[in-house]
Amino acid sequence: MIYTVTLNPAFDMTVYLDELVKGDVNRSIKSLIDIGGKGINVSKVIKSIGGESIALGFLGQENRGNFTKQLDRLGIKHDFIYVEGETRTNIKLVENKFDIFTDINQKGFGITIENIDKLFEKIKYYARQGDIFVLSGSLPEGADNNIYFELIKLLKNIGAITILDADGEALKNGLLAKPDIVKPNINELRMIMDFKDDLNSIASVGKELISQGTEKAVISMGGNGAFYVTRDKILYAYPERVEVKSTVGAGDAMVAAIAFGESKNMEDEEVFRLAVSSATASIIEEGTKSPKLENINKLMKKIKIERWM
Ligand SMILES: Nc1ncnc2c1ncn2[C@@H]1O[C@H](COP(=O)(O)OP(=O)(O)O)[C@@H](O)[C@H]1O
Ligand SMILES: O=P(O)(O)OC[C@H]1O[C@](O)(COP(=O)(O)O)[C@@H](O)[C@@H]1O
Repeated sequence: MIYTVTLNPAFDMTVYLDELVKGDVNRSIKSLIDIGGKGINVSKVIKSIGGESIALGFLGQENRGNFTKQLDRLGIKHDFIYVEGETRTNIKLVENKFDIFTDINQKGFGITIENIDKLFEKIKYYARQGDIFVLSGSLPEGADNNIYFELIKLLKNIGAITILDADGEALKNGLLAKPDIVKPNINELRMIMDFKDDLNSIASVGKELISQGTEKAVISMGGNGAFYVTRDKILYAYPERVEVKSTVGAGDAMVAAIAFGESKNMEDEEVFRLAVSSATASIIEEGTKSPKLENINKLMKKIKIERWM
């Protein structure tokens, strides 16, 4: 089974404007709200590509009904720990005039030691050898920067496969526990490592991640494509030019496809093609909507992947 663990989920409010004028009253053209947060999006996309997952993590007690109603509507199984306060709302601004995408992610609820203990208990209860656990997103206040490190250690001992998508100290510390797969975007990578801007330097950083003990590293670079790095090869995917409606959730769509591909024992190149196709199909949808399977399938035939090394 695939499990997603989201410690800090969110409602994503996407607001479409012509242009944001700072310090003035701005009126939106339209806005929409989707359930989001990294692991939640992963569960949504797994569902779209025909897989099953169980979403775990924390949800705010105060607005839990709105959130779980959406999960149920999408047919996503879930078993959250409800904590005091409400699940945050993140603002995603899209300025149509310039194609500028701006995210304002809030801090969200705080959690207690008891909440964290419950999470570890729940994960111990579910985890079996061969299960896939996706650990992703920012940490709520009260969670130690070592939490992904601890969870990866626990899951590896059980024999589960771990996929990490985090940033800052949580990513840096999490990597020390040697997750099986890591999916940083270029900005997340820059927070923890020094490297030049050219593709060869970025590919070398991928190799460095592998030499530190991670089995596979997928480095996403937004409109510049992505690298897929393993012990014996580096693949590069060219970006596909599409009409971008919202970039939110592109990385999560990639992680979803990677988890799905691992669960089906797909070959590296096939997983990577599915990952890039899913990410590209997600940016042509508005808000934090999942990609459509028919678009993923069309893109699978178009995405250009080459062996870099
Ligand atoms: N503007 C874009 N044009 C084409 N492809 C894109 C664009 N933005 C994202 N993608 C695709 O989605 C993948 C993930 O996007 P990225 O922005 O790097 O992830 P994240 O959401 O984690 O920041 C990229 O590697 C690329 O394949
Ligand atoms: O937990 P964080 O780092 O604040 O990120 C949460 C945000 O990231 C998202 O999961 C999107 O992530 P990606 O664009 O990296 O795929 C949004 O749904 C959510 O608002």
